[in-house]
Amino acid sequence: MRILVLGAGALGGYFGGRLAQAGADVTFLVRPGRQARLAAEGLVIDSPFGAARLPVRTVAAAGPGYDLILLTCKAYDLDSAIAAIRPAVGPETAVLPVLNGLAHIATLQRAFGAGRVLGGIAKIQATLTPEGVVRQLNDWRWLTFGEVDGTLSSRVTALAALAGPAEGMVAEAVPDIMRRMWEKLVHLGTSALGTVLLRANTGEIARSPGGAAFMHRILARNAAIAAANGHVMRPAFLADFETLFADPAGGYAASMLRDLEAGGRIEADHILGFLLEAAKAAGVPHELHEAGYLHAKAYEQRRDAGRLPR
Ligand SMILES: NC(=O)C1=CN([C@@H]2O[C@H](COP(=O)(O)OP(=O)(O)OC[C@H]3O[C@@H](n4cnc5c(N)ncnc54)[C@H](OP(=O)(O)O)[C@@H]3O)[C@@H](O)[C@H]2O)C=CC1
Ligand SMILES: CC(C)(CO)C(=O)C(=O)O
Repeated sequence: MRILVLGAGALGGYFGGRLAQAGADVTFLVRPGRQARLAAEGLVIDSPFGAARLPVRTVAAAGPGYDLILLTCKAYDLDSAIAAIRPAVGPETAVLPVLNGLAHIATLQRAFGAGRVLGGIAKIQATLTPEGVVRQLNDWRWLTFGEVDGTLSSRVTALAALAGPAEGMVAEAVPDIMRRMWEKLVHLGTSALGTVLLRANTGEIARSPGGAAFMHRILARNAAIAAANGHVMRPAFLADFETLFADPAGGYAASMLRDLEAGGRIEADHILGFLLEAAKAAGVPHELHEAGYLHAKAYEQRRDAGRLPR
């Protein structure tokens, strides 16, 4: 299976690197800055599952001949990523996005045809450091994917089998990826809305007066949005996250908070804007979503104007 990984940031670098390390045929489609660094230093991974410095194959422009494209850009780069991978998408090519959120699935289906687009989620906490190191922050290492129509096709089971021997990642092909993507959106949407709005991790929030109840209110509202879209959250899933958000010793934060604190771009529209509109459409009380989205958009204004604190 020839795999093209768009992006060698946190997720592309981590999962692509682990697949390459396991012997898979992996090429990274990257922009010139990242390409130069990868050529000079290799792909550097720092992880609880073992550090690595791997020589990797990169291209700055894609050509045909790939079976799978692992799409690992941020949502605000989706249009440029679609243009970049277009020459690599042939009749039999599958596109597997690992972006958070949901709206990109329809965008990719419009660009490449519904049959070429898989659903995917990554449960991992990772970041690309300013030094170009792909750093995995805890032991989360799951890449889960499947056909949007719920069939368990040979292409998704083949990818799971290929990734089987890879150290530090668990790849699973599933028949219910859209339900899981909603579940992930409830998880991430709660983490991102809470930790970005309050600019603190879950432990700091839980140790503050009313903090756990505040997070639980967001969780319940996001679950109500998912239910209105046909995806009722499992009680065990909600119980796990209620525990996580109430843990005073927790140190958990969404990648959106890390990006914001680093002064970077954030996926405000793709995650928080999407949930706000979905809350309105579902008739779910949305004042917390409104405040979170507004907070993120005001941050973007300040960032664009160069007025972030140094
Ligand atoms: N980080 C995490 O812990 C998690 C992230 N996610 C989700 O995964 C997605 C990716 O996040 P993450 O890996 O953190 O993001 P990063 O910013 O670390 O990596 C994205 C990479 O995509 C590259 N890229 C973007 N557009 C193009 C293009 N047109 N051509 C080539 N390369 C391109 C960027 O390259 P360049 O360096 O040139 O800008 C960048 O290195 C997001 O939707 C995020 O929400 C999901 C679970 C956990
Ligand atoms: C919620 C979490 C941590 C799960 O991987 C995530 O997707 C993110 O922070 O972007």
